[in-house]
Amino acid sequence: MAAANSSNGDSVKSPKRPPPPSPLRFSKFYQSNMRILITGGAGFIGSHLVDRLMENEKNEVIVADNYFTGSKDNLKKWMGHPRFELIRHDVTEPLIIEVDQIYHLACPASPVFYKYNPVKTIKTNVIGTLNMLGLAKRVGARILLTSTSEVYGDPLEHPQTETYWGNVNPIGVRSCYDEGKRVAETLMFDYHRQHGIEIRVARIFNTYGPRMNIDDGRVVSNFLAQALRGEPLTVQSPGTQTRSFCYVSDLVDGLIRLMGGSDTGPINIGNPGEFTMLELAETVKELINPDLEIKIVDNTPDDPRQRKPDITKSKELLHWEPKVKLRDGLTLMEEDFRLRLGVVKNN
Ligand SMILES: NC(=O)c1ccc[n+]([C@@H]2O[C@H](COP(=O)([O-])OP(=O)(O)OC[C@H]3O[C@@H](n4cnc5c(N)ncnc54)[C@H](O)[C@@H]3O)[C@@H](O)[C@H]2O)c1
Ligand SMILES: O=c1ccn([C@@H]2O[C@H](COP(=O)(O)OP(=O)(O)O[C@H]3OC[C@@H](O)[C@H](O)[C@H]3O)[C@@H](O)[C@H]2O)c(=O)[nH]1
Repeated sequence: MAAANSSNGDSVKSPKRPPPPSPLRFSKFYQSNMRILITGGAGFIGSHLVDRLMENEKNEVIVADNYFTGSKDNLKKWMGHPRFELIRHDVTEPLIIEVDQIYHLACPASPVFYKYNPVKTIKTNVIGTLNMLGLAKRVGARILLTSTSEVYGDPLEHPQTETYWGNVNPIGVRSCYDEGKRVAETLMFDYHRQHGIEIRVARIFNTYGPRMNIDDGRVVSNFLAQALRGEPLTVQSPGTQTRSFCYVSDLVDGLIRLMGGSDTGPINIGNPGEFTMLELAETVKELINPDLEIKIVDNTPDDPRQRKPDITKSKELLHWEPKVKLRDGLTLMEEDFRLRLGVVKNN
């Protein structure tokens, strides 16, 4: 074995060389330029992001998820793929791993689920984001946070621009999520200013599409599942509250552009098409079954009365705008829900 000189001039044995890597390392799958971590990658948006990132043969994708609202089923097509890895991990615990980019999505997103265990939700947002920022700092990775339009609370400015500071109840039942995301944004910018971490912050507006949990509790999945089961569509009162719905493929495209671009954000990613919940129910009825009943039910506290993104910034900086119209997106989602619910379409 070759000898080397130590700093004091003594001759020392050089350490044993590591064994050569497996020949597979030189197959096209292993020549990754980018190793990407997706926290929450077993969830609805995360699994679509995995699909898109895996299309690039230069990417290696690692998902860390605790399966609270996500499922291995969403990732089954990638199981065993040499460029893909799935780790059962809770982001409230530190993660030691070497990666180039982090898409930090881990957090329940449906109000039903985030309110189920609010303390866990805020821990996920605060401690989880701190842990992922610590990881980004240790390995020099760029990190993207999926923040939310909920940081604008019940907005008094309409449509919402990124400069609007919001109208959020700090002690309400939604606060674990919206205040949690606001702290997560603060942490991102403090790590950026104090430690020079490369950050990207996306403020995502209501997103829908295939693979949403059937009983997720969010309005689009609720209405579709109810319509296919022949049940009344439950519009929470008054029904005149508005949302703007973005199809998941558009959203994922926006996230990848944001990660690849040079702007830190925060940047709104959403579809400016705005609908009342009654209009959404009527659209679902028309598409699936015009005989369905619409039932007005009680709402939950602090439900935002209006929401619509101003996407001037994403158009200018990311050259991004959504392409899929609500009716087309609902039809694509209907196919997936029919398959999963086992409800055949009668022509
Ligand atoms: N879908 C939307 O309309 C929307 C809008 C705004 C923001 N977002 C954000 O996008 C992200 C993804 O949302 P989604 O709609 O895919 O929701 P989702 O519930 O389908 O996915 C969230 C994923 O995070 C995982 N997770 C939750 N807590 C975790 C923890 N402590 N450790 C590890 N994994 C954990 C879940 O198991 C799940 O796989 C969330 O951060 C959400 O706040 C979503
Ligand atoms: O069955 C239902 C469910 C919900 N709704 C209404 O539909 C609207 C949207 O509710 P959702 O539960 O889908 O989602 P919200 O807009 O309240 O929150 C969402 O906002 C953006 C993201 O961060 C999250 O995915 C989620 O918190 C609300 O006004 C709600 O009252 C119904 O009318 N009927």
